[in-house]
Amino acid sequence: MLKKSFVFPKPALRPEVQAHLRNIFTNKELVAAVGHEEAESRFDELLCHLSHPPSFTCVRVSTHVEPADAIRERLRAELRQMSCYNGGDIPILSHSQVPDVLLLPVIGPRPALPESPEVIVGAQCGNAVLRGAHVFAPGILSAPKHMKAGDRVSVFSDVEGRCTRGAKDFQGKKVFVGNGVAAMGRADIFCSDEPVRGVGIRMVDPVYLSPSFDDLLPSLVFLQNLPSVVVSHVLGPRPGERVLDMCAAPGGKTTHIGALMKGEGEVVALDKISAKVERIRQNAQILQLDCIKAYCFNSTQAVRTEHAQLSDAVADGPPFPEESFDRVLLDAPCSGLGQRPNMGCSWSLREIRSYQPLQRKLFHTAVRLLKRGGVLVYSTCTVTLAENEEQVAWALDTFPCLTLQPQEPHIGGQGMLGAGLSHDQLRLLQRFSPVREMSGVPGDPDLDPPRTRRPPPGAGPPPPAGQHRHHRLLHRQVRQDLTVYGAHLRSHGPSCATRLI
Ligand SMILES: C[S@@+](CC[C@H](N)C(=O)[O-])C[C@H]1O[C@@H](n2cnc3c(N)ncnc32)[C@H](O)[C@@H]1O
Repeated sequence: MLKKSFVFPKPALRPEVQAHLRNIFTNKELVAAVGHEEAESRFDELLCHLSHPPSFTCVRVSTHVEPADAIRERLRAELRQMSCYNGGDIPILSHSQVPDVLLLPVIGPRPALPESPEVIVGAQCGNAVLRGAHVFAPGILSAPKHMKAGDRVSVFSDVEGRCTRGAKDFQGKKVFVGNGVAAMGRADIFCSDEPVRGVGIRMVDPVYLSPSFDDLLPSLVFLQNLPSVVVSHVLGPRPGERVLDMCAAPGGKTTHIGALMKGEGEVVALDKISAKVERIRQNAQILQLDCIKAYCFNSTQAVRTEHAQLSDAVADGPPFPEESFDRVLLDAPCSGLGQRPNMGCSWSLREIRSYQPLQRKLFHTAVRLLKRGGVLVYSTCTVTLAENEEQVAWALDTFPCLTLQPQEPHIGGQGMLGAGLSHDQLRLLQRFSPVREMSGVPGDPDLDPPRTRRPPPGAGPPPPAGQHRHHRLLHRQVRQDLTVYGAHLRSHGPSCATRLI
């Protein structure tokens, strides 16, 4: 195995987008705290990390169905049978603060070398391959003229989105993601009258090796990044409660919330795209959670008005009266710039900036639907201040009844300087970053010496000296290697008429 290093180029971004991001990460407040050079170098490091996959694959296990240890053993047996591991065992790690996840180290970068012929896949498909997937036929853009099932091929990702579907070759910017064996011929992929489905290339020699979770113990394991799992824990749903997930598809967090409630109570899941709502229903069924009710609905209009009451079409469904829910999750649509790996994004600056107003509209609805004393969690999977810390500052200003509360568990870093939040407020936010501490706020718990660290609530007796260090290192590595995730705001508070606009 090669020494772990950056092997892919930084993500291809439009110049104005790259400049915008650089301005965010070298903002005045941050530079005053850490210095210009340090801020610049952290930003460059962040870009390098973004084009690479995380070092761990994280799966959430269905502890409402079976104990985590039993699921781990079943997973171990399945992985042993995968040809890519040659019958060997790969470690399956637990996380001491998040009991319902298992972590599998990603092996790579491996010394795989491109051979010919070449197959070009879309950037999203290429990203999925780097996280362990095989190539599904709809993701294939270009294949050699005479490619037939059984041929060995090299797979490249079209990082700038320039390759036309059906091309026989491609000279644009491409990144090698591994070698595989064609499961279909070129004609099956491009000349079929029916929409093409199924695996097109089975990866046998990927640059990054992690298991394909396609159809692997579907009712017991759910592929989900650690920060996403943390979100539902922070929301803290309890059996019997009524919880709203406002932007829910495909239902990763919805199903987690249902599992944490042990299937007792009601989880209402909304999404505005009907095909995606079907995915929520399928996932709820696979994970055996019938407390989930999914509706296709625009969440900005989810509060019942006089007019809506008259024309209300769905019994018990949206729109809902004010103060209907004990807890509300706003996992907002966002610019998604924290997803890893991400080798390129063709979005304009205007598109990236378009999310803040939509998130604010959704936030207004969230607050109105929350019961007095209820809990609201706001999360994104992007890195901008505008969609994270600035939203928190705006929300605290706009809704005086909301207060920031500590998060449990808190395993990410703190919020980032630049939105005018105090250090105490930033410490209450959770920003996951693969780079050394991004916040510029002193006192990051991960950087404190072990003896000054407060044990997490509920932690058992301290481990023996050597083990302690080992756990800390694992923690730190896991935290830093994961997908960059935005700030999470947990808000408590009585709802009150004055906050309505
Ligand atoms: C970040 S994704 C949600 C991921 C999901 N929470 C999970 O964990 O699986 C954001 C979702 O918001 C949906 N969305 C965007 N605007 C919306 C709106 N106005 N109302 C409801 N859903 C919306 C998108 O269709 C998308 O599925």
